[in-house]
Amino acid sequence: MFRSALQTLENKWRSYRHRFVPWMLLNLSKNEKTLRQVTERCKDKLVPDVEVSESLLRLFRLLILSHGADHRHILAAQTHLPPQVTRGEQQQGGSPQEVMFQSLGFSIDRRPSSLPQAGTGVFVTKGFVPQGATVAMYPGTVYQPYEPILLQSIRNPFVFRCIDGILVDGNDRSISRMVFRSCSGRDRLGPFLMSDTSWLTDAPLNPLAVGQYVNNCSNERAANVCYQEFDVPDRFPIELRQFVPNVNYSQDTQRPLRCVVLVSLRDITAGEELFSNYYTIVH
Ligand SMILES: C[S@@+](CC[C@H](N)C(=O)[O-])C[C@H]1O[C@@H](n2cnc3c(N)ncnc32)[C@H](O)[C@@H]1O
Repeated sequence: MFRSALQTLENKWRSYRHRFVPWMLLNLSKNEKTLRQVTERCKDKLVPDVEVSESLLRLFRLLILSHGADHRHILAAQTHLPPQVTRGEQQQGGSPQEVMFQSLGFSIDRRPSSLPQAGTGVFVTKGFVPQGATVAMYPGTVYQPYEPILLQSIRNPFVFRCIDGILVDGNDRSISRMVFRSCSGRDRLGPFLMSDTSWLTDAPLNPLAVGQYVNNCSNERAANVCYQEFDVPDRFPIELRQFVPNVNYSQDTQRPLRCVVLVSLRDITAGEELFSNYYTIVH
């Protein structure tokens, strides 16, 4: 009886066509004047998956090289980087933000939002973001439409909904945090971590993994990024998966891992805050 009531409630959520579950919409509904609808999955691609993949690979390769000699031999053996690239990048090191700037030409970080009472936001802190760049990732546990998330979603404004009903819980606190850490530990393959748990801290190893803190646009502050769904391809190098800030709630090797990235809608300069549209796609 109780289970069927829960299931009915969950099904009701999933019938909404918004990016976040209703808890968040209740918070924002006072300000929001334009509700737009996500209709077709094919419209959710501003840039091809291959470009997203290339950006992630470029950053992750540099991150692994900057993390120390332990990883470099694995990288050299498995990703066949040209020796001169490997030699050059070994000397770079630096903080994840610095590595991001070197590989993508910009860096981002969390700061108090420029909007009053909007808490934390995400800013471009250095460099220049061209239109169509992969600017951030939405970290979190990935739930298939039939998997239970009711408890995790209560008073949780970080549950993002994909067009096909898959949910990503990007909350870095309480039960959501425990679930992510548990699933990440479960999926470890010998020496290889299959996901990154450092987004749960103040200093993520993958500096892109702060997309859950991007605030909603308004009439005054237009969206400059949009969400784009990206399934991690099978051929994605195993040693680079340690930087992927997502994990499946259930262990299922048949299913590609869903990631959500944020892509720039226009050129963005240093100092600007990122704003997305919580309600639908904006291209
Ligand atoms: C996914 S979180 C974004 C991160 C949030 N700013 C924080 O510090 O945790 C969504 C919450 O941020 C706040 N928020 C997002 N956009 C906002 C806006 N344009 N104006 C006011 N609050 C906003 C709302 O409280 C919303 O529930």
